[in-house]
This record gives sequence, structure tokens and C-alpha cells, in this order.
Amino acid sequence: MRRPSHDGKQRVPQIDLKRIRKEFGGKRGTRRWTAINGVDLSVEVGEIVGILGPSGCGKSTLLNIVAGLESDYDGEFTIQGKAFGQQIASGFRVAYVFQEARLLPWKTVRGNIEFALKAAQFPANEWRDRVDRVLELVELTRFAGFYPQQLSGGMQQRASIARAFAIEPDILLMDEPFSALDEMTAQHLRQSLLKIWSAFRTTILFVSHNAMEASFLADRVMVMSQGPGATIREEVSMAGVTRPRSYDDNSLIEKSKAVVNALRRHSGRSEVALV
Ligand SMILES: Nc1ncnc2c1ncn2[C@@H]1O[C@H](COP(=O)(O)OP(=O)(O)OP(=O)(O)O)[C@@H](O)[C@H]1O
Repeated sequence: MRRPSHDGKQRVPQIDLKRIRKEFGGKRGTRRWTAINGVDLSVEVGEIVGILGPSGCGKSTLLNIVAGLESDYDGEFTIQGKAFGQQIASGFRVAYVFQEARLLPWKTVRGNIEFALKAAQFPANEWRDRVDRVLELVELTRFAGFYPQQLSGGMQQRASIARAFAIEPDILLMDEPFSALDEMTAQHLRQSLLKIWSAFRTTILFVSHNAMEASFLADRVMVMSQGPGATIREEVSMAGVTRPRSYDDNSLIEKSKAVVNALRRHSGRSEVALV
């Protein structure tokens, strides 16, 4: 999937996974399970790529490998042509947004974001401006002094997205970030995410179960097959769906149907719904 740049030169992809295979178990008599086998995926700088596939096919496993949380796998994984550990040692940053906001309950929204800035070694004199900027982008300025339990689920997730962007990550990983929210809140948050992405142009790799969500956010949607030994079977390009995006855009609706059809083809199930 390596593609030439507009000037005709080969660019080095931001994320490059080749022939990735991950097996679980097999130790002390536990069942051996090949979760993924032969995954190839290249993501360019500033791209948004979505991963969809049947439950248990290995989507989170793939994100965990890119996050550096999973190191026991076969195949090659490089970041801009270098080993992950080498890139992290030279200041490369990866942020992860999960289904739940995972904010520290004893810290305010500002305190949570400052905590991440401190961990990422940003100088303390930059914290206030950085926090203010990201909170404005996710429309939480008035809630900087609130504790997580004083916020709705959608607001907490917005705070977690703000925290992720505050450290200006080179890569943002998201594992079903909006699936715990009602659809109207999720729609608002997807818009917020794209607004903040257009300010930072961070490379985003995310997992979703929602074809419309994936189509709305992504430049490309990768559809995985059913495991064991799951792999990426099809790519649906969102080229032609202009940004900023609207849920009413017919070209988006058509692309979303194409994603659903790809899921049907590769999940071995026929009852996959549009959302
Ligand atoms: N730590 C583990 N030990 C054993 N098996 C595991 C482990 N983690 C994941 N698996 C197995 O690997 C497969 C892939 O899991 P993974 O969580 O990556 O799938 P997924 O596509 O993200 O699932 P879902 O869509 O349901 O969240 C599953 O069959 C799962 O049971």
C-alpha cells in the first residue's frame, strides 16, 4: 500500500506494519490463538485511517502494537523507517484515547491535562497556554476547573481528546472512542475531533464498529476479516468525500454503504447494519 507522493518520490510512511502476526497463549498448556496473521498497513503523516472488522478479529491488538504496548509479535513495525523504541527515545509521541475517558478523578480537567504535559516533559511555563488552547478547541473552556465526576460522559471524552492533543502527539490512536456515547453526543464529538485534527494534522489510527463513523472521520477505512489469523482484506478510500464533512453528504452515505458491504463480505455475516 506504499504510495508515491505528489512529487513522484517515495515517501517514508509514518506507520509501517509488514506481515504482522500475533499469537496469544501456548504457554503452560493454554490454548494457542493466532489473532492476526499477515497484516500490512502503511499510514502517511497527517492521515486518518479507520480499522473495522468483526468482534475479536484483532483490531485492539493492532493498535496496541502501534502504541508499543504489545512487543511480542512477528513481522516488521517501523515509524518513519525506524524502530519504535528508537523513535520514542528521540522524542516521538504517541497518544491513546480509549472507549472510556480514563481521567484521573482527583484532578480537575486542567489538572488532568497538565499531568499529561508534565509526563511528556513540557516546561511548566507552557502548561497554561497549551491547556487553554485545547480546551477552547473542544469547547470546554468554562469547565477547566471541574472534576471528571461533575461532567457528562461526552464532556469527559472531550476532555480526554483535549488531553491527547495537548501533548502534540505524532500519532493519535483511538479504540472505539465514541461507542459509549449516545449518537447525538457522538456526532458532536466527531465534529470536535475533526476540528482539532485540522488544527494539528496529527496522524490518526482508530478502531470503530460503526461504518458511518469510520467513513465520516477517515481518509481510508481498512476492513479486517474474521479470526483466527485475521488480516486486512479490503481498503475503502474516502477520496471524493470533501472536508469539512456532513452526515447528509450523499457521497459519504455511499462510501459508508461500501464499508458495510466490505464488512459483510469479510466477516462471514450478512446482518451488519449501517450504523
Ligand atoms: N491477552 C490475551 N490473551 C489471550 N488472547 C487474547 C488476549 N488479548 C486478545 N486475545 C484474543 O485475540 C483476539 C483479538 O483480540 P482483540 O481484542 O484485539 O480483538 P478486537 O477486534 O479488538 O475485538 P472487539 O471488536 O471485540 O473489541 C481475540 O480472539 C481475543 O480473545
